[in-house]
Amino acid sequence: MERLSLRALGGLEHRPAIRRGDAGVGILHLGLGAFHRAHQAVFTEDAIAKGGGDWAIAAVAPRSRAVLDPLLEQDLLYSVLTIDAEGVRPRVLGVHAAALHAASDPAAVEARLADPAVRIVTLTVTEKAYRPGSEVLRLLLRGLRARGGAPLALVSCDNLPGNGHRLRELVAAELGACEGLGFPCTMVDRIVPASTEGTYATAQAALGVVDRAAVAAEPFSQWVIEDDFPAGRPAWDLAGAVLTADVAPWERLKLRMLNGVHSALAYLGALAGAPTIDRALALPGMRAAMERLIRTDIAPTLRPPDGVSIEAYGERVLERFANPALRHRTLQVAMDGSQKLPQRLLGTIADRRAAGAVPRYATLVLAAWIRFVRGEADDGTPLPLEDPLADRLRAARSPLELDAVFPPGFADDAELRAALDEWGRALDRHGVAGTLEAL
Ligand SMILES: NC(=O)c1ccc[n+]([C@@H]2O[C@H](COP(=O)([O-])OP(=O)(O)OC[C@H]3O[C@@H](n4cnc5c(N)ncnc54)[C@H](O)[C@@H]3O)[C@@H](O)[C@H]2O)c1
Ligand SMILES: O=P(O)(O)OC[C@@H](O)[C@@H](O)[C@H](O)[C@H](O)CO
Repeated sequence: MERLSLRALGGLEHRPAIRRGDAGVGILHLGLGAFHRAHQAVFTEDAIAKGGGDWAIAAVAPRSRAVLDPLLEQDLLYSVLTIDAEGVRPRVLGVHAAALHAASDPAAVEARLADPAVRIVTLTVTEKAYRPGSEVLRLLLRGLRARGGAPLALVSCDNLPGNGHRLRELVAAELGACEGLGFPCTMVDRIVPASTEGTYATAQAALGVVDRAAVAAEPFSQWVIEDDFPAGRPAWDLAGAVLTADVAPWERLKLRMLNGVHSALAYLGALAGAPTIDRALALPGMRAAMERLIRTDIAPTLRPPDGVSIEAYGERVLERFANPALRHRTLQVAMDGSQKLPQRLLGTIADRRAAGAVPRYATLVLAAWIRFVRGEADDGTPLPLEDPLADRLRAARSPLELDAVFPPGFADDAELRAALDEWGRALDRHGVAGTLEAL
């Protein structure tokens, strides 16, 4: 069957809203993963279609060529498949105007970063890349040095609290003053699992052509952005993004509620042998446990953004996780726990402890992660530990002693340790299934 191209698409039905050449490059994106293709790329294509401007994207694959090569073979076209129980809605995107490979040609990336036509850099490079000396940071700094002060916004779209502040700290530590640079914080939200052969087969059935760069995603999509763009921005607001002066309440709501419950389902589900998030949520007793986690532990730590009901948000989160078409693997969500749990779970526990409470369900999730780190599911199946701190986690007498992960005070908190020990014993004796049943 033919490969995806404008010609192969034929008629108008699946043609992208904009095409290569319609707009000049204004955005350099670092991290050509699944999420970028189904989130920022969609908002940007819609913004250009509605508001115009030279905001096409040059995307950079930092390491692997797994997405880059198929994209280059498809004239930078790919599809986003919006999937749920109702079916599949394909959309072909054409907003990328260039694609680069940083590992083999860093000079090309640096040249783009130095080009004043590039006025925004967006990043989806995973939580673990935000540390001094990381390769993506070094690349960024080399480009910024070569740029010589032309205004630019650097927009982190990773699931980190204060992602813009974090990026600014890392850049400022090397460059000193950040004159002319904006670091807007963002809250990004759309569930986009890693693509599989099944994704490509679905794309082929929906489009009638082969697309080896397709991604599947849920219908929900949200982007809340601080409006701090020294050299302008696409009309993302016309594409449905919320531009605001303060992202913090949105970000905390999303990281603690959506991502916190996602991680809870990932660890409890993986231990119980559930391969995907929807299957984890369907385990007997799991939904009730997640509802209590949301209501009694997470919600009291949140200040909702104007006009948002925390209760309705929580219900929506569980509805989204129940999407049977996403097949988001529990082990994918479970990876890099040491980088994710601080913002997803440990902040909730710390806030509840400061208020004098022992958050029962959040503590169960932490106990599940500690058990997950040991590397064995309830039925004895080995569980992989993909985590940059894997060796330290496995070598530690208690993971609570890792101060790179836990806030000060956790290791000495006798009440917290007692609650964790109790859950640990329950999980050892009864597994996740029995523990949930007894709740
Ligand atoms: N997928 C989602 O549902 C989703 C939703 C919201 C936010 N996010 C954010 O986007 C990030 C990426 O998600 P994804 O689904 O695109 O993952 P992915 O695995 O498809 O892509 C990750 C990208 O980051 C790059 N990368 C990985 N480790 C890196 C490192 N140490 N230094 C530099 N680059 C590195 C990879 O090369 C790849 O381009 C997540 O970590 C999260 O912060 C994802
Ligand atoms: O992408 P990660 O690995 O940081 O986390 C896995 C998921 O929890 C996450 O990607 C969610 O799907 C996403 O944050 C939803 O917006």
